[in-house]
Amino acid sequence: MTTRTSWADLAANSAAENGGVGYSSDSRKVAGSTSGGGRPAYVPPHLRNRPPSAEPSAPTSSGPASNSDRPGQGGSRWAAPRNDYNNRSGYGGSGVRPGGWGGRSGGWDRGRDREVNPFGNDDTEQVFNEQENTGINFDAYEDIPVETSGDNVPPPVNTFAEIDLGEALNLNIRRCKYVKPTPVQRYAIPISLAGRDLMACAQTGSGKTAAFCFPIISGIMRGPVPQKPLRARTVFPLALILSPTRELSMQIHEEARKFSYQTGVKVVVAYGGAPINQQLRELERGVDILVATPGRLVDLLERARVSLHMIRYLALDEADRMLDMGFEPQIRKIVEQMDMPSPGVRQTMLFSATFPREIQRLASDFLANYIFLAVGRVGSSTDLIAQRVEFVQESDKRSHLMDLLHAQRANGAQGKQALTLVFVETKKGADSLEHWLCMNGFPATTIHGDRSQQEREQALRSFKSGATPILVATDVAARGLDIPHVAHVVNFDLPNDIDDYVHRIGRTGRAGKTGLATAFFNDNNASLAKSLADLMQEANQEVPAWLTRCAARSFGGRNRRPGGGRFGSRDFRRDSSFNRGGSDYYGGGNNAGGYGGGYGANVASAWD
Ligand SMILES: Nc1ncnc2c1ncn2[C@@H]1O[C@H](COP(=O)(O)OP(=O)(O)OP(=O)(O)O)[C@@H](O)[C@H]1O
Repeated sequence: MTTRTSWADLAANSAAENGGVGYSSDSRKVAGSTSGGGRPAYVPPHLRNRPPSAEPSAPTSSGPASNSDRPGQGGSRWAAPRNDYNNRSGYGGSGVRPGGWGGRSGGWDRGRDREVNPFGNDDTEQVFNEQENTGINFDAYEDIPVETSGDNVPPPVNTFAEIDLGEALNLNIRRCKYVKPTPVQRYAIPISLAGRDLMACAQTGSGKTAAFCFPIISGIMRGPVPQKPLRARTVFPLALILSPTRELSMQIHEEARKFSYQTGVKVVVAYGGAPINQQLRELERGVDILVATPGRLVDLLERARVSLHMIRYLALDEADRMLDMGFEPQIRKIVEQMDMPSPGVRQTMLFSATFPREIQRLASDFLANYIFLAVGRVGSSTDLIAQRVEFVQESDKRSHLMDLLHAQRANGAQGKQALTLVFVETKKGADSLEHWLCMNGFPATTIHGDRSQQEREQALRSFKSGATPILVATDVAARGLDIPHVAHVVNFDLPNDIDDYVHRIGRTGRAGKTGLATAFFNDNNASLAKSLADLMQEANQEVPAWLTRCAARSFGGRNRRPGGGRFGSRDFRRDSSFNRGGSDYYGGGNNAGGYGGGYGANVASAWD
């Protein structure tokens, strides 16, 4: 099925999003129940929203949940159409989620473990004038193409009201000021609520986090009651969200906490570089959704402090990165060699803005009868980002950057007060550029893999708040990070891979806002010329004549885009070679090409 949709209603628009919708007096009616007393024990979500008088003695994390205390099921709003999870999981036997969540007070306030309001004041808003960040250009999205493929694809929705996510979650959506679902949310949420596995590709900044969080939270709220095995000190999350970097895991955790506020669903994060004992203590207090980086999770699994036996939902954010050569062994270990239920028993969701065909093929091992969703062309950049490429020799890069920053200081970036994110290739290069910028009167900080986690987090905070409005970063900051006021991304050193470029520039131009991306290009980047020119052309950007000429000479680099760059079928199952391999997913090939050519482009070095 191929349909066309538009961001116009997302556009309907930021003015509406930023005005009028926030906390209503109604929203305060849903207050978490509190109880005094001592140290809280883990209470599974199905028991958390019960009125205090009806509250059973809480089971421990290692004890089985009691089914006998479930509130009545009659008249539940959840008695309405359910996803097919019960049909596939075999969990919980008699367990049907209690009804009436919507009317109950939510939260998991238990003595010392009171749920903190995650919608606390964000001091960055005091530093930045909101107006500075509202350069909206939704016209660019009117014709964004959407493609779905797979069996029996559930129809998309146009509004959040059409999806029965539950009152507590709906309230949080309003608190987040989300007026309408973005295109990826319109399609992905109904697909996931229907219990289907999903491989979803949508442009950077288009709301993928909520697209996988909402169905998970809603599914846990209404899913079968978990019957957790007895195993001392081992916790049994119901959902696992994996992401490639610590900062991204922290961000997903923060988002998921907002979405699940007072729903009774508890989200915990575990990532490397931070003391494990603190994370263990947090886990022991109970976890429904575990957000983690792969390395730390493997550690927790090997210590038998986490079991994946009860996992119902597995989401991989930046899924192509998670399955590339660096991470694949760890991901396979987690997903295939521990005690996680197999595909078809658990529900699996893979999300990214880029999804190379060979990674799709790998990823399909983790999925069962999945739906493929592409919003915009797979791996495309959004038109909201104005892309500029400038030819700059290595030796001139610093002075060129200085010129840009001076101009920006004088005029703002596109008339805005700007946070500027500068990508460089190496950690040493990042430190050295940061030092040089500071020496030259431009407050900067840096984030890269050689800094301690504390330093990384401090750098990000300082950047977000505007205290140091320039962040020099390696690829560790390329994916997923949602920093609201980044107006300019500078590729001081271009990456070798066009998909990395797509993710890097995607740190600006998010959620319907405009942004600017400038790349310094020279002979060293020749292998990127063709794919960069194609990508820019496709995003309606002006491609410099010298880059077009270079691209014409550089045929065959590894970054050649499959299929010549037009939107079309991008589900690898449509690839004829896949079908030759014995699959009967699709009869006949709609082969959009392949990653052709070897590494290294054959280009002349003159850039006339
Ligand atoms: N329905 C919505 N209405 C308004 N804003 C939204 C909506 N959904 C998400 N957002 C906002 O859009 C921004 C980008 O969302 P998110 O970080 O999930 O993007 P993404 O698609 O995961 O991007 P990336 O590919 O870079 O990881 C966030 O600030 C988020 O709060």
